[in-house]
Amino acid sequence: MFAETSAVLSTTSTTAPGESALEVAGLTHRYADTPVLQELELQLYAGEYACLLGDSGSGKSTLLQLIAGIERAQHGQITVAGRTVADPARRLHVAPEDRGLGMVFQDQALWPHLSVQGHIEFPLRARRQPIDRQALADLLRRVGLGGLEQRRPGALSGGQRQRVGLARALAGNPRLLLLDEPLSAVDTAMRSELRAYLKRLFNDLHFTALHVTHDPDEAFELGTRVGVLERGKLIQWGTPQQLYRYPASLNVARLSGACGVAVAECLERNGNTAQVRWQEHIHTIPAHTDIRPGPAHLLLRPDALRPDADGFAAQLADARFQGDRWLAQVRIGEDSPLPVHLRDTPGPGLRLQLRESLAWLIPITQ
Ligand SMILES: Nc1ncnc2c1ncn2[C@@H]1O[C@H](COP(=O)(O)OP(=O)(O)OP(=O)(O)O)[C@@H](O)[C@H]1O
Repeated sequence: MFAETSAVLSTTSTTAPGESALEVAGLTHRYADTPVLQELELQLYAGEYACLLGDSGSGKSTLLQLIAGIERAQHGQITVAGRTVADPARRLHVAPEDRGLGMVFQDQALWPHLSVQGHIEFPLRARRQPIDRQALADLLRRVGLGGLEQRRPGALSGGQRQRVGLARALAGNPRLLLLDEPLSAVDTAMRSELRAYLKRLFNDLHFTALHVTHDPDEAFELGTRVGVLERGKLIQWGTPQQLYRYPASLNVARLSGACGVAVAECLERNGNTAQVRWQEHIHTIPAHTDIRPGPAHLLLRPDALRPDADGFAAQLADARFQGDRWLAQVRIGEDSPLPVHLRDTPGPGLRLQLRESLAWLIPITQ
């Protein structure tokens, strides 16, 4: 698989898997008096597909433009494949075309007069790199554009145009591929088809990517690493499993999957766990480092509660059959409904036990 990769993308040197592909340190940015990014720190290794999740206006596009060099950095450093490309303290700003990056945009930014072939040759011609027609034909075939080489954008579907943008960005063999909401301008059916393409292409070619999106499903389906940006601050950056198991905030918990929230009383913290009172019992629960004695949010994924005849009394609020199990919503005491996976058809009254090691305690924040 990897030998095939180098045949397809052989025009510039790539970063070896596991080496640092991107480092962003202390990046702070403002437009006039408005802070957009605050002290951003992130690191991406070669061979990773990172997805950065954030609401509209959280600063996602600004970050990509700073990495690409389209926007000039004001504070902090950006290093791509071991080479610092932006460091305003040293007046260093490497031009966008010299950063070895590929970019895919929401609106594709295709040229109406250029054919598909013309588009994918463009970055190579611009950098005076040799054109390996066999490798480009292979790339077009991989993105499902084989046979459409002479078509112009006006004669392509939305999904095909998006794939031209992707092939153009990959043809230059970038050290890092930046994707700015690449699937948001296409309809739902096309979006899931393109997601599958991206996933297959990444598994085949092992490129390194930073993909920004506001769609949690997209981020958690594609990302080998996921970040959550809130109002210019990176709240968490980790594997999907880390975000699911140890979310840093309520928002991250909800973005990363079904999650119930209960209020518990932290009595004492001991290293990575805390003694917690919930439903008149004392539990030992894995806890966030900012946890202090007092009220706290107890986060419960659907597997954190299990049926047990000696457990708490719970009332069934709702249940949905999921093929091999039920996803029920239950009420325990005063807490809002909590999700629970159940194997058997649930009745109205249930008894459930807390699986302490699968719960997670975070501070209550405004
Ligand atoms: N060139 C600019 N001049 C002034 N303000 C800007 C400029 N570009 C972006 N902004 C502002 O900076 C903030 C962050 O914008 P940015 O486009 O980075 O967010 P985003 O997360 O990509 O949002 P979206 O998902 O809507 O594209 C917004 O409040 C936006 O209005």
